[in-house]
Amino acid sequence: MAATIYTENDASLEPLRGKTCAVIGFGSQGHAHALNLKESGVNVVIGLYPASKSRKVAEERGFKVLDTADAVKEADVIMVAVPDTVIPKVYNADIAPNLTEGKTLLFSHGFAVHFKTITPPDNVNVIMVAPKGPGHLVRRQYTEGKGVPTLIAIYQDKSGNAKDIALAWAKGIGGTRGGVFETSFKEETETDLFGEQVVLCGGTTALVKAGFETLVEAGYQPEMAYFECLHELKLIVDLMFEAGIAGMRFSISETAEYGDVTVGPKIIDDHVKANMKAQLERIQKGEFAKEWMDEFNAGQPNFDRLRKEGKEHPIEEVGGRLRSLMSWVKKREIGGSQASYE
Ligand SMILES: NC(=O)C1=CN([C@@H]2O[C@H](COP(=O)(O)OP(=O)(O)OC[C@H]3O[C@@H](n4cnc5c(N)ncnc54)[C@H](OP(=O)(O)O)[C@@H]3O)[C@@H](O)[C@H]2O)C=CC1
Ligand SMILES: CC(=O)[C@](C)(O)C(=O)O
Repeated sequence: MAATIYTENDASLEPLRGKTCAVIGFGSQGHAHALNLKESGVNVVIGLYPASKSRKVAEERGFKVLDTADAVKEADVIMVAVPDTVIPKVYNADIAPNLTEGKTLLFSHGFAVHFKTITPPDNVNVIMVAPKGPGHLVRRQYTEGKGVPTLIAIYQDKSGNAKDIALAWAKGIGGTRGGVFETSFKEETETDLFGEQVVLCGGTTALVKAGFETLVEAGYQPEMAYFECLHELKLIVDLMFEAGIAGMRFSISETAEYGDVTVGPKIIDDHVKANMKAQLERIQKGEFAKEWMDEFNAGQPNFDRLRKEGKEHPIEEVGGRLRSLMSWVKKREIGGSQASYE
């Protein structure tokens, strides 16, 4: 049976009227939810730790910024928008002690609740409002009158209207413009981790870099490799975004389409599919979550090394140089403490 899609007329901001909504963290997701809700007429305060680099940014955007514990005390709905690895520390120190009956705890990813790095009390609502997109685009699309499709999930409904609160928040961030789907913390967490590791970020960047390296190692100009393997990828994906795979294939040449349908399955073959299934199992068993929390708690030495190697990949130099020539490439909006991307 097709999932129910909630759109603008299926949700009301009423459950948030007269309420105080605290967004803990002002980064990629936090800044987007806070700004969008505020512009939707919702009363939003920001919770941050005293030394946070995000304080200044949030205050410059017109928000009342409180220490996290004070924001939780003041709020009716509390969005936890700090990194998943930091949630246990922030939750135990600043959130849990101030979570009184009747409040609502809101997440934009189910990692902490699903893998039980925190255990919410049974006297509050626990819900999820998870846009299926990066925070900066959740913000950008809202400002353009559009909205990123958004998932909602109800882990605990103490008040009896937890779903209405989730739908109101989704409406406030523009999610009902793109369509809101109800899921579970388990389904959102496992599919999101799978998607970002195997298809979207991990899989795609590995494919792009492998293609770039293959062309450059064969003696082609790096600029050609960049345009072919990265820049044009957006244009192809835009077509799929707008009209599906068939729609994209309608637009490309028959030569390209023949190459697509004959060569694609040889690149992403059964061996790759088996790797995908193995990674999904690791996620489902909690092995990835344990690895990530252990890495973070050890000071993230491997993560930092791999991040550095990624930034030093030749595709980044070529891409930065070429993007600077393209006036229409948007500078990423500064959200929270995040540094400029270019
Ligand atoms: N990035 C995305 O697009 C998406 C993220 N999510 C989820 O959203 C949540 C937040 O992730 P994301 O927005 O990427 O995080 P970011 O890293 O972009 O931002 C984290 C924010 O939390 C603040 N922060 C860090 N430590 C504390 C603390 N101890 N107390 C209060 N604030 C703190 C940071 O401040 P400072 O920088 O000053 O330290 C920063 O403002 C996660 O659960 C993530 O899985 C879900 C969907 C997409
Ligand atoms: C944007 C998004 O939803 C991701 C890729 O899953 C994330 O940043 O966590």
